[in-house]
Amino acid sequence: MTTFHIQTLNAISPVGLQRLDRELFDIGTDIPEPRGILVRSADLHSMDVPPSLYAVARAGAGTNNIPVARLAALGIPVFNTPGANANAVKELVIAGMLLAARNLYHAADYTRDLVAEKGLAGKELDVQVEAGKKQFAGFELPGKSLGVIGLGAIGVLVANAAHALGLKVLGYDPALTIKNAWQLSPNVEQVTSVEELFSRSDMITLHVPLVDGTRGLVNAERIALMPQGGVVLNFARGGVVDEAAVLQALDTGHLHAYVNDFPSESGAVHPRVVTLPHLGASTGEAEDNCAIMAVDQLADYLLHGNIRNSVNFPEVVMARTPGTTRVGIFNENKPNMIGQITAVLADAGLNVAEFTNKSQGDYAYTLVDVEGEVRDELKEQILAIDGVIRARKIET
Ligand SMILES: NC(=O)C1=CN([C@@H]2O[C@H](COP(=O)(O)OP(=O)(O)OC[C@H]3O[C@@H](n4cnc5c(N)ncnc54)[C@H](O)[C@@H]3O)[C@@H](O)[C@H]2O)C=CC1
Ligand SMILES: O=C(O)C(=O)COP(=O)(O)O
Repeated sequence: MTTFHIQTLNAISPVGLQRLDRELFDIGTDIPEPRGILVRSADLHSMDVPPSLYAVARAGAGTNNIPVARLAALGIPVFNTPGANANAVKELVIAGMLLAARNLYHAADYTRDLVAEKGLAGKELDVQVEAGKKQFAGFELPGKSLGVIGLGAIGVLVANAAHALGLKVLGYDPALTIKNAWQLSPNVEQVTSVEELFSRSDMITLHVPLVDGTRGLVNAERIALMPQGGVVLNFARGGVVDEAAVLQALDTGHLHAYVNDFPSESGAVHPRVVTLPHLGASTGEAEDNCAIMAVDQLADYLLHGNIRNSVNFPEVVMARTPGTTRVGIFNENKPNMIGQITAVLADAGLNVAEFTNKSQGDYAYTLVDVEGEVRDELKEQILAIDGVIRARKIET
């Protein structure tokens, strides 16, 4: 029986790892020739892709740490776990809004200083507390407007929760899915331009992936559209924000606060910035949920060739046909690929019991269950077809 070697490049919750049958999988940080990689935020861009590698599973949402396009060209699916950590991020965003609205971070610092640095106690402490508190007077959320950019798994939860807290919520997502639209409160107003969102929002929160189209999405021109005293919340990725523009707007007082999850040298020390150490998904619950989903998707792919929640290949899931052998094939998305693949199977005397082919962008993936003996040379014959990238006889 085949043993699949799984390399973990970050701490993956044991609740997920224990789902891997140790008769079929061995798991470790230092595994040579891995078939699968389990990762969170480790940067894989400079990784030499091992020829043994079949798939990468990201226990989390963002895949900007993974060379997704390079792996697609090698026929290596990258999975992520949409929604599995969304509640954790939503809760931190709500906390971030309150941190900013009530100046909590600086207020707590002030109190600590009175005791730890100034050595005050008793009546003296009381006097300074009452004298100093006015500088931290804040604002309440009801009646304020929140603009949510990206209404995916996280953005929808944030929008709905913010509405429940009494905020006027505006949302912007040019590619809103039907599934997410169903989850979105009808009280969230959808706007059709990002500029309109900025000009009508006291606070802006970002829930988009970091890709070319979202890099620097929050820039000086758009910040200038916001009402005076605005707040920007960034729990998406540092690169979505032009941080120099945000810091300048904080210095002039146009922005009141910037709350974010992505430390930088200049941002982390700015007095109007609250920076957390990438804590969005760091709850026990989210870590378990992400690990379970990532592990299950990776195992289903290695054992059965099924692709669920891949960011670089289409969803292809097919029930196993008893008494058949399964073959998985990646190819370029161009005419006559299916014809050539089925012709090779026919020439080899193999009867097709079940067949699925789906394409997405430049690539396509085929799963086929065949009756008859699949000899080793079949793989070579399929690989010899112009445009086929990878082929695998799925042994289990
Ligand atoms: N701070 C943290 O620890 C965490 C950060 N994240 C970040 O949050 C991002 C979003 O996560 P999910 O909501 O789970 O992903 P998702 O894929 O469910 O949602 C992303 C949404 O953004 C939309 N979008 C893409 N480009 C856009 C644009 N230019 N303008 C407006 N909308 C746009 C998409 O249509 C999609 O609906 C992740 O990609 C990751 O970078 C996610 C989890 C934890
Ligand atoms: O899921 C995401 O996109 C995150 O940013 C969470 O990252 P982490 O798994 O906590 O390293």
